[in-house]
Parts: sequence; structure tokens; C-alpha cells
Amino acid sequence: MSRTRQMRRHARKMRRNGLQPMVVINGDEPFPDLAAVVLGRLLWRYRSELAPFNLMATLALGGAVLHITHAWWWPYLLGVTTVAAWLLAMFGDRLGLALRSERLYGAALVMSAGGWIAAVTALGIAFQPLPQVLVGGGLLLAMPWWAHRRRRAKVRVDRQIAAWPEIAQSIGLPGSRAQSAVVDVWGWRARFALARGQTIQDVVAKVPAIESALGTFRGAVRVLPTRDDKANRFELRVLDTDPHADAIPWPGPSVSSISEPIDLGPFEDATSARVLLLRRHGLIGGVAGSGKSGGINVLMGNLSACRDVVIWAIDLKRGMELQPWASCIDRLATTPEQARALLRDALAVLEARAASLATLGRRVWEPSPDAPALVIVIDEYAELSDDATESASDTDSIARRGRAVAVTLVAATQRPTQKAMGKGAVRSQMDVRVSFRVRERKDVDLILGQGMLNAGWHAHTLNAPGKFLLSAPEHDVPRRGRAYLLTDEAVADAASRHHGIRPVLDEVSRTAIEEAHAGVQLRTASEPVTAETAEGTNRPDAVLWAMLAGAPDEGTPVSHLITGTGMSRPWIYQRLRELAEADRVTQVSRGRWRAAAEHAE
Ligand SMILES: Nc1ncnc2c1ncn2[C@@H]1O[C@H](COP(=O)(O)OP(=O)(O)OP(=O)(O)O)[C@@H](O)[C@H]1O
Repeated sequence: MSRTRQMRRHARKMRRNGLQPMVVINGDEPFPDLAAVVLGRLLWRYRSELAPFNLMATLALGGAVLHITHAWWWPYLLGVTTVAAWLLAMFGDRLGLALRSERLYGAALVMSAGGWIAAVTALGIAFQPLPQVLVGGGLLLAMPWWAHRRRRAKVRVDRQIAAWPEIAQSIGLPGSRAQSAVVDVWGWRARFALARGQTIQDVVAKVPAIESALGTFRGAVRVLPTRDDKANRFELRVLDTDPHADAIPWPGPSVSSISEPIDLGPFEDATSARVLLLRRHGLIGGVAGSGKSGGINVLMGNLSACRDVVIWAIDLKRGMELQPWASCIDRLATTPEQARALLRDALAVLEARAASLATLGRRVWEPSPDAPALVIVIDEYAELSDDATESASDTDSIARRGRAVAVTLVAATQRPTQKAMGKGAVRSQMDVRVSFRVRERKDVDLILGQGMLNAGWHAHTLNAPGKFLLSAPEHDVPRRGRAYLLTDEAVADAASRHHGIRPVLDEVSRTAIEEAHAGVQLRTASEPVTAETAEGTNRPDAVLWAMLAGAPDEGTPVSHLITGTGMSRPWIYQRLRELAEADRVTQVSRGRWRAAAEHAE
């Protein structure tokens, strides 16, 4: 056995015994052998950084050989390169190039490398200025590679994983080994296999030692069971940055359907706080300034991106909070009367849907763009129960019976006391509870449910706006989350993007509302409604018709129809479409409408 192999065996044995091997150079050992080993190690360790030089060398060698053996191949090489670059630019995301810039870089690299090798195949490696182009172009294209954040993070993780056997040895978990690792926005996570007899509890007990060995900040390491729940596996999450250190900008909607769980923001371990709202009601609580409205913005950003949800909203703070979403809200109530009418209509929808399901022999309403779920968002619920006390029985019925027919209530309030929540059972029907910071310990039980404070749900200790605890059927342990923050621009941008995809209520629900407005459905021309009589009834359809029938020759602008009826733009357009189909209204000019001549007053 050579001396080098003997030394390596010795070093391995020392490592097994928890000792660091030392390199001893003695006179007998040929120096070049050792230098080659060190060089080999360095090349391997820095292989990612050196990849551009590797590629350049491979291209030079490959080109030189091809020129000698297959010089006539150059047109094929060029063709293959062009197709490969195009495929990469179009479908590179399937190969893990998630960003457009990454795909374009990949395509540019393939095109340059392929173009160069085709040129060398045809003309030879010494043809001027091909060698200069290789070096210059290679260095230029290497810059983005060296600068790429995710690549650098991956290299760092690979090195930490490679060092794991030594770390495991020194913290008393010898024999555990890494199986896979991925880099994410906040850091990295890896799956580990444990040695015989070791348990996940052993690893949890070693978390501070792992943090020290990896050189992270305190609290950066989480140890979790793996998805398959195997007793001899664990997942290690390592955070490079504390996800809750700063406000977290909203990355955009996480859903396109109400049947998917909505991402409210990351938990401290950087996993997403995702929660399903379909067939559930939600309660959002917390003191003024704790971030409730921010939480509602995240919900609105996601709900408005769903083609199978119609959003109604009640905002008795004069629509201050929800007004920016008005273009996506099918119906927005900002006065107690409008709120009462809205809830009455929601109950009518609920009952009609229940009857329709019974007729069809179906148990639940499956939301789709043609039969959307109805989500009613109520900002500051206490104001509703103060100013519209008669609505309590409607909200109660919706809370108790809304689930099967996909009519959902989401209520925000500072303190959901029995008084603030009205007399009914609304609070007890809320399956999703989000608690932002509360003032007093006893408020925890008010928002999250009896006994939650003692079970460790300490919402009174949340220390920054937007931080929350989430209780839902799939979230039964207290974990701190931080809601994404939507700036005013993000709200305006999302509202204008989602405005065009908003669905309207289905036929069953619309008919139910119209029937609930008994006596004030759209009148025929023979029984016209005047603006005065219609206003007295506060019925949007009737007001709309009265405004159209009394419109001047140049028509009434849609903006006036919105203000007059108190309804949303989509609602107005839907009605105008229906009336136009029945030849009852005409569009005089862009955005101006009036009743058809024979119906006008
Ligand atoms: N997720 C968040 N991340 C960071 N900062 C936030 C977050 N949510 C809210 N804030 C900050 O806290 C301030 C108050 O938030 P917000 O208006 O949402 O509170 P609120 O609980 O709705 O208060 P109120 O009941 O008075 O309306 C905001 O102006 C914002 O600067």
C-alpha cells in the first residue's frame, strides 16, 4: 500500500474518532504528489466558481478535435445550437431556470458557446480572432454566473453539507448524513438521515450546538419531522436572514381559486402561513395599529385574483379601508342601511343556493367562475353590531348555514366581545382565527377561543405590526407569522389587474336577490319607476332603472350610475349588458347610457 493511501486511511480513522487529521510532510513523501492532492481538492471545492474556465477549456479542446476530425459538421452544430437556445429561452423554467433573466442568460450562453465551437470546427482554433473571442466572451459571460445570488447561496450550502460529517461528530450525532438540500428565499433546508438509535428529539436538543457549528445567528435553525414522518429522518431549516426582521413586501397572489389555501405571510421558520377559506368563516382581531387592515389587504389581493369568488364588503368607516379595492368588490356597503340590505341579500342568496342544491340532490356548492363563492368581508364588525343591530340575525344565519353554499364571512374587529359580535353565535362559527397583537392577555381567548392563552397562544407578546398567530383546523400550534405588507401602489396595481377577471353572481343568486326586492324588480315600461320612488326604497336595480329612464339625450355617465346606486362598476356593467340584450337601454356614447327611446320618461 502506498504511503499516501496509508495516510488517508489514518486520517479517516482519526476523523471517526472525533480527531482532526494533521498533514505531516516528511522527507520520504514526494512533494508533487501532495501538491496534486491539495490542488485537486481546491479545484473540486471551487468547481462552481471555476466552471466558466472549465467550459472555456472544454470548448477549446472540443473545437480543436472537431476541426481535425469533422470540420464539415459546423452547419449542423449551428442548427442544433440555435434550436437548443430557443428551447432554453422558451421552456427553461422546466429545467429550474425560474426567472426570465436566467432563461435569457442560459440561451445567450448556449448560443455563444455553440456559435464559437461551430466557427472553430470550420476554421480551426488558431484562426484569428477566435482565441481572443473565447477568452473575452468567456469572461464577459462569466460575470453574471459569478454574481448570481442563488448560485452563491447553493455553493455555500453545498460546503456546509459537505462539512456535516464533522459537525455531526462534534455535536454528538455521529453517523447522521444529509440526503438532499435546497436553497430558498430565506436560507436553505436539507433532509437528513439519522444513524441507528438516534431520534429527532436528540437533534432538537442539539439545535444551539448546530447553530454554533454552522455559524448562524441564534434562532436560525429549525428541526422538523420530514413529510413522510419517518422516525429516522429530519428536516433542517437554516435561515440566513430572520424572515420577520423587516416588513415583507407582498409577492402577489398565491391562489387563483378559493379552493386553494391563501398565503398570508411567512411564519418565523419561513414556511408560509397558508389557510383555506372555502366553507369556513374567518375572524381577524387585534388592537388598533396591529395590522388588521394590512391582513385584510392580503386577503383582498388573493380573493380578487380568484375567478370563482364574488366579493361583497362592509366598511362602516366610510369605506376608508376597502375603497381602494372598490373596482374588485361587487358590492360595497359603507352606511348601516346599505350594510343591512347587503346582509339581507346575502341571506337570500344562501337560501336560494340551499334550495337549488336540494333540488339537484347535491350537498355542497362547488365554486366555479359561473357559480362563484360569495365572500363577505366586514371591516370593524363592532360598528356593524352597533349601527345595524337588526342585521345580527342575518349574520348569525350566514355564519351557521353559509358553509355548504360557499357563502363566507370574514370579520375584523379590535375586541370580539360578545357585545361587539352581536348576540348570536357568529364568533363560535369562525373556524379561521387570526390574532394580531392584543392589549390584554384575556383578549387572546376572545379572539382565538377559550383556553388558548393557557395553551401558549401569546398574542399579547407580538411585537411589531403585521405579526400574527393563526388558528385554523390545519394550524393547531402557536407559531408567529408576519403578514405581507401591501403598499398603496401594490393595492392599486392589484386592483386594476384583477378588476378585469371579476366574475358576477350566478343566475340562482341573482334571481334570489331580485325576488327579495319584491315589488321593485326592474319595471317594465308600462309601470315606470321614478327616481323619487326608487330612492325611497333604496333598491339598486330600481334606482338604476330610474336613472336610465330619466337620463338626458346624451345619456348618464357610468360614474353617476355607480354613485347613484351605491353599486360596483362590474355590477353596473352586468346590469347594462342584460338590459341592452333586452333592448331596453342604449349606449349613447362611450361610458354613457340611457333607456331605449320607448322606455324613456
Ligand atoms: N404586515 C405588516 N408589516 C409591516 N408593517 C405593517 C404591517 N401591517 C401594518 N403595518 C404597519 O402598521 C400600521 C397600522 O396597520 P393597520 O392600519 O393595518 O392596523 P389596524 O390594526 O388595521 O389598525 P386600525 O384598527 O386602526 O385600522 C400601518 O400603517 C403599517 O405601517
